[in-house]
Amino acid sequence: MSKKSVRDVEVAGKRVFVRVDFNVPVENGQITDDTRIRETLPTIKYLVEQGAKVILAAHFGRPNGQVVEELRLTPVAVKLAELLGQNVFKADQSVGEIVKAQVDALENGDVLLLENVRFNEGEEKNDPELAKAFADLADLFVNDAFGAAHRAHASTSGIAAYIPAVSGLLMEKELDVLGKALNNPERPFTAIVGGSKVKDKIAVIENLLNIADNVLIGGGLSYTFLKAQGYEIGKSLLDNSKLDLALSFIAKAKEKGVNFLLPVDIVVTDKFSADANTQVVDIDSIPADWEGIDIGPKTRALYADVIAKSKLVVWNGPMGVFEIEPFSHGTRAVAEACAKTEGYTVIGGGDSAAATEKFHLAEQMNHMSTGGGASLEFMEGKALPGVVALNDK
Ligand SMILES: Nc1ncnc2c1ncn2[C@@H]1O[C@H](COP(=O)(O)OP(=O)(O)O)[C@@H](O)[C@H]1O
Ligand SMILES: O=C(OP(=O)(O)O)[C@H](O)COP(=O)(O)O
Repeated sequence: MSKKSVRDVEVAGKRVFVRVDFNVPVENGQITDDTRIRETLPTIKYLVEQGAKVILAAHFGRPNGQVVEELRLTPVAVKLAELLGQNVFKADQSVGEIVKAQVDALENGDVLLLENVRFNEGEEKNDPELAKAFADLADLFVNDAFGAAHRAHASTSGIAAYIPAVSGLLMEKELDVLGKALNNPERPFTAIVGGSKVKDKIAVIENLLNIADNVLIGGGLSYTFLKAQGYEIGKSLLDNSKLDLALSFIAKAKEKGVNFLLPVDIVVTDKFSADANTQVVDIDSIPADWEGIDIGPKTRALYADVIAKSKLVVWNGPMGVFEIEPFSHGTRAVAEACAKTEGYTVIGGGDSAAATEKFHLAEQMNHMSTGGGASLEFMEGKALPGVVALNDK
């Protein structure tokens, strides 16, 4: 069922509690990637232009209900003010009398950023009292935090029990793009799954077999599938508990007529560093003491060809250890093929997005999702608590 959007309600003069995902990477106090902040600007600007009083709430890291000085949102407030081109007030807490007074002092069109909501013990527990305290600050709840929509927390879900709750423009865009991709896909639809989180991604692959025409497997995931088929995989990443499941997926793909591709050759290494010895081997010749670290050139060409012929490509998880240059060629080849294809490309997952940025190809993708875990859970077909909580249209 579709959810009400911020465009469907009156916001002028209202106090609007906007949950955003400002969980950005920071090194030495500097924000190294401000994508998540930039992506919320349309919602914030819309509310400012409509004359709402904008109260922004966000989490940052995992402080576990304690105040952690390094996890304050102060650098985010500075960056947001710069990107927004207007003053951003910053609160040192996210609930309480001082915050109430700061909210009362807001004029129409003002923006106030609350402190890290996870400094409160009740946030991750979805404590109703905390949710009510957030709700008491505002007349309307707008959830624009797609990246945290898979969390049932006080500021993402609980608050919606007390005041009208609608989606923000980024949330709407993410759900629209990912929803279209999965519910009514343009074909051929190719899903590419890589990375190292075998347990997390196995469930996604199962759902993808129901909807995709081609499923391309790469990265650390591949070896559990190769081992299940009887290949020796040396010291490569393996989840022994998923061998039967991996085999059942190969059988399911055959039954459903899905083109399920695994690497045919791989780059192996004798150690996990840039100065390691490497060689390219076919999958039936992986040396016992070596580790598979990237897809090989034949696989790159095979995958690039499938991607070139696709109308829709959804990619989640790198093809190899792209952080180390000699092992980055497979991930680069897939990113380049996605950049080149005329099909619609959706990149989800923190590391695939980081790789795409690193290769300077992000601009050439159609949609870079702000959600890692959230886009995965969405693709698994799971309901996202931060969305479920919103009012129906
Ligand atoms: N063959 C491999 N062996 C070990 N690790 C791998 C391999 N291929 C990719 N990786 C690692 O997987 C990590 C990303 O995995 P994951 O978190 O599942 O992806 P994402 O964040 O895109 O969802 C990267 O840090 C990458 O180095
Ligand atoms: O960065 C996030 O998740 P992601 O790395 O899966 O995209 C979100 O902000 C959620 O954070 P959390 O995983 O600490 O709940």
